[in-house]
This record gives sequence, C-alpha cells and structure tokens, in this order.
Amino acid sequence: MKGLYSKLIEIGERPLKSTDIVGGKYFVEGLLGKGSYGFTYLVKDQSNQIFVLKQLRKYKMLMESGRQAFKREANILKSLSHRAFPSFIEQFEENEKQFIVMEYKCGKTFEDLIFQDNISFSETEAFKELYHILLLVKHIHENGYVHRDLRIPNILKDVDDYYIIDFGLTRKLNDQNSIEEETVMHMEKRLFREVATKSDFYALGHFLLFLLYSRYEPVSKKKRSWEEELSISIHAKKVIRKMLQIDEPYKEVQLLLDDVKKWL
Ligand SMILES: Nc1ncnc2c1ncn2[C@@H]1O[C@H](COP(=O)(O)OP(=O)(O)OP(=O)(O)O)[C@@H](O)[C@H]1O
Repeated sequence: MKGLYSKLIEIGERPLKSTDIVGGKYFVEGLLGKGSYGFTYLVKDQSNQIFVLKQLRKYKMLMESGRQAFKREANILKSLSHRAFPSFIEQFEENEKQFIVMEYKCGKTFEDLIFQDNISFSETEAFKELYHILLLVKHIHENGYVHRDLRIPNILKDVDDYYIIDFGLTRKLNDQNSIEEETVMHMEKRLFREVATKSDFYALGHFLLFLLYSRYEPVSKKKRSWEEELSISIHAKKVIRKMLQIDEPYKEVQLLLDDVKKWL
C-alpha cells in the first residue's frame, strides 16, 4: 500500500500546462494521459515537430523502484530500434522533474477503433490483425525482452502500419519479478506480468477477445464464457485456449505465428 505521504504528494501534483516550455525547447500542447507512473504530454519543438514527453510522477521519483522503471523504459526504447516502436529522443531532469522525450507514433489505438469508431472484426480479420502484431512481438522477444502490457490502448494502427507503445513494464527475459511485484499481484495479474514470453501471449489472447467481441450481440442476460458466447471456429478456440494458458501455453512466438498463418 502507498504511504500517506506519497498519496498526499500524488494528489497535490499538477501536470504541466499548455504554454509551458520544457527542456528549453519543447512546447506543451496537451496532456495525453495520466498513468500510474507519470504524465504523458504531446509537445512540439521550434520546428513544429511533434513528440511525446513522459514525466515521472513526483511520488514515484521518491522511490528507487520508480526511478529505475523510468530509466529502464528509456534504455529499452534506445535498444529496441525498430520503426514500429517509438524511438528514443532524449532524457533529462529539470526543476527536480524527470522527463523522457520519444517519437510520436501516429495512429489509432485498438481501444479507440473498437469503442469510438465502432469498428468490428470477423474471426479472419481479428487473426490477421494478431498476425501483424505478433511479427512486432517477435522482434521484442528476439531482442530478449517481454513487453508485459500488450493491451488494446498500447497497440496502434495507421492504415497498414502497426505500432506498439508504452514499454514502462517491459523487462529483460532473464529478469525476475521484483519481490514488491510478486507480493501485490493476484493470480490474473501474475499471468499478465510474468517475466516470460507466455505473458505476452496471454495479453494478446485478451486483445483477440476484445476484437472478436466487437461483433458479439448478447442474446440473453445470462453471463456465459467466451467459448459459449463467441461463434468462432474450433481452431480459433484452440489457439486462444493456449494463449490464455487454459491449455499448454505456446513456448515461443513462432509456434503461435505458425498457427495464426491459417487465417492469412
Ligand atoms: N509514443 C507515443 N506515440 C503516440 N501516442 C502515445 C505514445 N506514447 C503514449 N501515447 C498515448 O498517450 C496516452 C497516455 O499514454 P501512457 O502510456 O503514458 O499512459 P496511460 O496508458 O494513460 O497509463 P499507464 O502508463 O498506466 O498504462 C495513451 O492514450 C497513448 O495512446
């Protein structure tokens, strides 16, 4: 549990305002999000180029684990250089605040596509989307990382281009979960956060369910399982059951890609 002191700092902290200038050259355009670790802003430099600026929250800055997590995200962005992930621009401290500047990826999150634009996906369309995303996840895993936060707000699409953002929870595959994490996580969270490739497949199993549920029309008020509610093929069910670790999980991304190729 957060201490009272941290809680008070958290409540009292205000994000930067539009019109603020950071790092001597970044003009704050607006707040994109307020996550658990920090504030995320859209900023512009003097040449009107857009970037994403992440600011570590003050109470997280007081904790070694918070500072480490922020540093880790910067290092991961530096090492994962690929057009599908935001490139690292710079990192600095100003007025006792820590910042990371990264490339802005233009696209819509799958959360917005489903819930704002009401786009719906057939089984084939959903698995095709998964295929493209798995190619990017393959790159992450081959570089020795596991993302651990592959949720619909962190995966973007712009026509035929796909992007993965938010590497705040990413770990090296040979890292251990911190004791802090282990003790606070309940079972469901553990499956998302395990430092193993299967946790990314688990998250993508949920991603797939969001896409498949976009076509679902409830026929009764009775709550049923996804296997009962969704009209999908046996092959689709088999793949999702392995992703969700109901059946023996996939050991590596290529095995999952091989199964998903069927829909291409
Ligand atoms: N590099 C980026 N390019 C484009 N949009 C981004 C980028 N990074 C973050 N965003 C957008 O900014 C918003 C806030 O993102 P961020 O990941 O910092 O926090 P969050 O998702 O609100 O919270 P949490 O970190 O707890 O998951 C999201 O809507 C995301 O789509």
